[in-house]
Amino acid sequence: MASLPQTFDRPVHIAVIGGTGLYKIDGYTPVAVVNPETPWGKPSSPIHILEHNGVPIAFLARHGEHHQYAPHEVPARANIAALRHIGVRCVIAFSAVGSLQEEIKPMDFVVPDQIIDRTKGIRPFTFFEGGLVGHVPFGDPFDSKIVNVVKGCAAAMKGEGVTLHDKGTVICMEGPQFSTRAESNLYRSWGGSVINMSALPEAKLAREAEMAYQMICMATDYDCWHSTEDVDVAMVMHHMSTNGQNAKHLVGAVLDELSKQENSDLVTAKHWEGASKGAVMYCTMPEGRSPEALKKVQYLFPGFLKE
Ligand SMILES: CSC[C@H]1O[C@H](OP(=O)(O)O)[C@H](O)[C@@H]1O
Ligand SMILES: Nc1ncnc2[nH]cnc12
Repeated sequence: MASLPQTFDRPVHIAVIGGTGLYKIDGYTPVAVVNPETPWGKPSSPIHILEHNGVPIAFLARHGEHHQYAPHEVPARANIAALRHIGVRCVIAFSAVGSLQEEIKPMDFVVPDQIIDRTKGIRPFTFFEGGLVGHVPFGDPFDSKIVNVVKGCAAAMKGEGVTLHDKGTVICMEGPQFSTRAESNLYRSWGGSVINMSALPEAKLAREAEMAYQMICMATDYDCWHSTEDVDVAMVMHHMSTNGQNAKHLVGAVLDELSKQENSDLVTAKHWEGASKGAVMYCTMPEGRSPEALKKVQYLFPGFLKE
């Protein structure tokens, strides 16, 4: 294949982040591959710009194109910053998850509406630090407007009895080791629906970047609480090779829908616009703001807090 341009001169509003087992999406026209150096380093993979009905879509492989980044090594700030910088405001993020509830069967999809943070503070998790403090609201960590679109696309999934659950709580654990049985049962008692190692800090950073962000989870196992076999990587990968096809059907339908003119306010995240600017502006007083920190944040928001 002839090499693709390494720049793209139109804003790309929609991105898909692929997780375990989803390192590319087929069926779209590749138009460019960009790999920006952000103030937080390079993203985990080059960003593929694909065209769908004339609408550009960005695709990024969360763990790298060869799955070389462990969950705690994923450069989440660079990923979100790079996407924001090329124009992305709407992110569909896929994740392979363990099910914590009987009714969420391996191969089912879950569109979660809540997260419980069980990461251990070892991952960089904010853009607002080092002399520029901001506290964004995170009561609803995902985007209900995208959920509505995804719900309407459930019929695109194939397979007998594959269900799309339209809400749920994702437990985001540190990993990379899977949970103990006691932990798995504890998360069930907390009302956790599914478990992964990737929802955070990605969702927090997307909120700070004023993006509409929704994770779509694909159940690959029953973790280790169930009477069936305990989770291992082979089990996750096996289900992903089937689920991955379904994810591609679902994402195709979701992208068709998001590309429609009637969804232009959603894909440009008009409903999140200004949230972070407000959070920072009313926090660190002008005389306390670090010029270096401000410059970094201006990579996300050009002209941010320029008087
Ligand atoms: C390979 S099993 C554990 C791994 O799978 C999930 O990845 P992702 O969310 O990127 O699909 C989970 O979060 C762990 O990183
Ligand atoms: N059981 C599990 N725990 C954490 N992350 C997962 N990803 C897929 N299955 C998982």
